[in-house]
Amino acid sequence: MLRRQPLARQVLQGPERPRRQRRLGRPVRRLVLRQPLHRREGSGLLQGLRGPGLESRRLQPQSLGHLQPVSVVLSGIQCTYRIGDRPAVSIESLELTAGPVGLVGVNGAGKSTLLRTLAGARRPQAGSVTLGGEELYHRHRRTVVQQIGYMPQEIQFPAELRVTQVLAYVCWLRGIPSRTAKARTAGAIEAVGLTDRAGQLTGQLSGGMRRRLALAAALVSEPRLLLLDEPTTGLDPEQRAGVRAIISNLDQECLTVMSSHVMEDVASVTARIVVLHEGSVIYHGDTPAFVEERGGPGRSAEHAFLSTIAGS
Ligand SMILES: Nc1ncnc2c1ncn2[C@@H]1O[C@H](COP(=O)(O)OP(=O)(O)OP(=O)(O)O)[C@@H](O)[C@H]1O
Repeated sequence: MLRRQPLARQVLQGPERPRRQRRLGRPVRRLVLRQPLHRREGSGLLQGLRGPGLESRRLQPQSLGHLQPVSVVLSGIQCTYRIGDRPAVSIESLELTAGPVGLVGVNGAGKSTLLRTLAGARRPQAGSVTLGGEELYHRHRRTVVQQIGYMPQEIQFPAELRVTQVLAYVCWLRGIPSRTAKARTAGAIEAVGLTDRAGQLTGQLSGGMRRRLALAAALVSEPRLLLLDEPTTGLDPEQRAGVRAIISNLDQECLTVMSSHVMEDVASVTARIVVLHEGSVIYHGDTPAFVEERGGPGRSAEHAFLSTIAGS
C-alpha cells in the first residue's frame, strides 16, 4: 500500500517511478539558476529569446539545425463528446506545415477540441492524425507525443510547487537529462519573463503569470509542434505583445498552432490562418491574403473573420 506523501513530493517522486528515473528527478528540487541563459550554450529553440520585455532577438537558423520542418496531416477526423451529438470537430482533410498558424472561430467552434486532438490528448472517434508522417494515435506513440508542446486553455499547477520545479518536472516527464534540463528551464523562464519569479510558489502567481508559466512548460521541451490554446487571454497589453514576440521569433521549422479570439494577435504573428466554424474548416490560407481579400476597406483582420463567418 502507498504511504501518503505531500503533493509536491508525489508529483516529483511518483511512487511507481523506477529507481533510475528517481535519480534523474532528485537534482530538480535543488535546481539553482546560476548563469543567465544568454551566456549558456545549447539552449536550442529558446536560444536568443528574451522575455516579454520585448527585447526578443530573432533566432538564428543554425540553432535548430538538428530539426526538420514538420507537418501535420488530419484525415477524416470526427471528434464527438457524446454518442448521438453532432461532432465538435469534423475535418475531411487538413495539412498544416511548419511555421505559425492561427486557429480562429467563435465560442464553441471546436478550437480547443481540435488542439486537444492534435496534442494527442483526445483520440478522435474516426480518422487519423499524423505528425511528420507518424500516426499520432498509434499504440507506440511516445516518440511522436514527445515532439509536441501543448499549452491548454485551462491551466492548473500544484500550488506548492515553485516555478522552476514545475518546469523541471516537465523536463523529467519528457526524458530531458537533468544537465540539459537546467538550461532549458532557465531559458523557458527567461523567455516568458518570469526570471524574477523563478523561485516563487505557483499558488502565489497571478493568473497572467500562470499562463506565462504554462507557455514556458509548452516551450521547454523544444517541440516541433507547439499548440497554444488562447495564449494571450488574461495578459496585459505588454505581456500580449511579449507572447506575440515569442511566437514570431520561434524558428520557422516549428509548426505553431495558436488559437485566439483576438484577431489582431493572430494576424500579427501567423503566416497562415484556419477558420473553424461549427467544427468544420471554412477557410485555410495565407493570413495576409485573408485580411487583404476579406478585410473590407480598412483591411481589418476582425472584419475578415466576421465576414467569413457570416458567409458560411
Ligand atoms: N467536455 C465536453 N463535453 C461535452 N461537450 C463538450 C465538451 N467540451 C466541449 N464540448 C462541446 O464541443 C464543442 C466545441 O467546444 P470547444 O471547447 O472545442 O470550442 P472552442 O472553439 O474552443 O470554444 P471557446 O472559444 O469558447 O473556448 C462545443 O459545442 C462544446 O459545447
